[in-house]
Amino acid sequence: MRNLTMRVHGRTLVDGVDFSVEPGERLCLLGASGSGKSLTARAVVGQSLPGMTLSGQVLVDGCDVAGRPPSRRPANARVAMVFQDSASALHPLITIGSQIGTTLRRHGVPAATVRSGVDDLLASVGLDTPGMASRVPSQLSGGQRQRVCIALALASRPGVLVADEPTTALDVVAQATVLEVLRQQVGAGTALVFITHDLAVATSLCERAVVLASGQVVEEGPLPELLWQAKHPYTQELSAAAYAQTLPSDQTLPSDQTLPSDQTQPSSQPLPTDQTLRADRAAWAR
Ligand SMILES: Nc1ncnc2c1ncn2[C@@H]1O[C@H](COP(=O)(O)OP(=O)(O)OP(=O)(O)O)[C@@H](O)[C@H]1O
Repeated sequence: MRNLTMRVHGRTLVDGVDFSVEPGERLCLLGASGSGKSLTARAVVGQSLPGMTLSGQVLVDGCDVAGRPPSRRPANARVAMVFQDSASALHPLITIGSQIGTTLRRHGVPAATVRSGVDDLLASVGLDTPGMASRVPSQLSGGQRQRVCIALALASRPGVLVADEPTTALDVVAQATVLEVLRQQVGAGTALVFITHDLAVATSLCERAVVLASGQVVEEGPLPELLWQAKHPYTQELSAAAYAQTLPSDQTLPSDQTLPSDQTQPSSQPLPTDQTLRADRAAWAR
């Protein structure tokens, strides 16, 4: 993404965003609510908004697809998206096998191999129970539906897979399964752009993060190092909050404390020294 700027009715919501993701890499977009993560994701996928103007470049395999909907993009510049709400991302009345099959056909898979292609994709996301392809979305759990969405996204063999908080609505067990599917399936040339507020998810899945604030990239770097060497106040806050959650309940961080550089001693309970805190945080981040 080069200097991507998005304005809606004259208001700048994404402001000169610049980042890149390599084939096989898992990149996380972090940022507070309203920082522009979803709009940035929309630009990658080519979804427009009423009243939106866009400038800058979205380069997929060297091809600028900024402002071009998926149907007007060349085959080597395919991007697919997985949304938070799997229920509304799938057609409620069509079997999941048929939905995946349609996507395969649309992307040039010969009719004779569509059936096995559907079975392979469902198996790749751990849904190889007999009869699974004939179910409609309401006959699946939330986690299973999200895995169908991933299979559907992979059916178009995307160069980039954008996942916008795909695990937020799931319980921890379903979350872990979906993350494992993404970890295994994104590779072989696909780049993942994963949007989340959840640091544990980000550090367990992604190798690098880009932090957005007010529509701008404020920090980027490898995970988990970015979190314990955070420079921007938002990243520091996020890191400190997540770290505080790992402390015993009687050992919370003082309100005036910003990690990692300016620890102060709380009045009641002594905190670890700067050195041990850093070591703890490094261990926590790992
Ligand atoms: N359709 C729209 N019209 C006008 N403004 C919008 C529209 N969609 C989003 N915005 C504004 O753009 C900014 C960025 O929104 P965006 O949805 O990208 O945030 P986000 O970082 O994804 O937040 P969250 O984590 O809460 O989903 C916000 O100020 C939001 O109010």
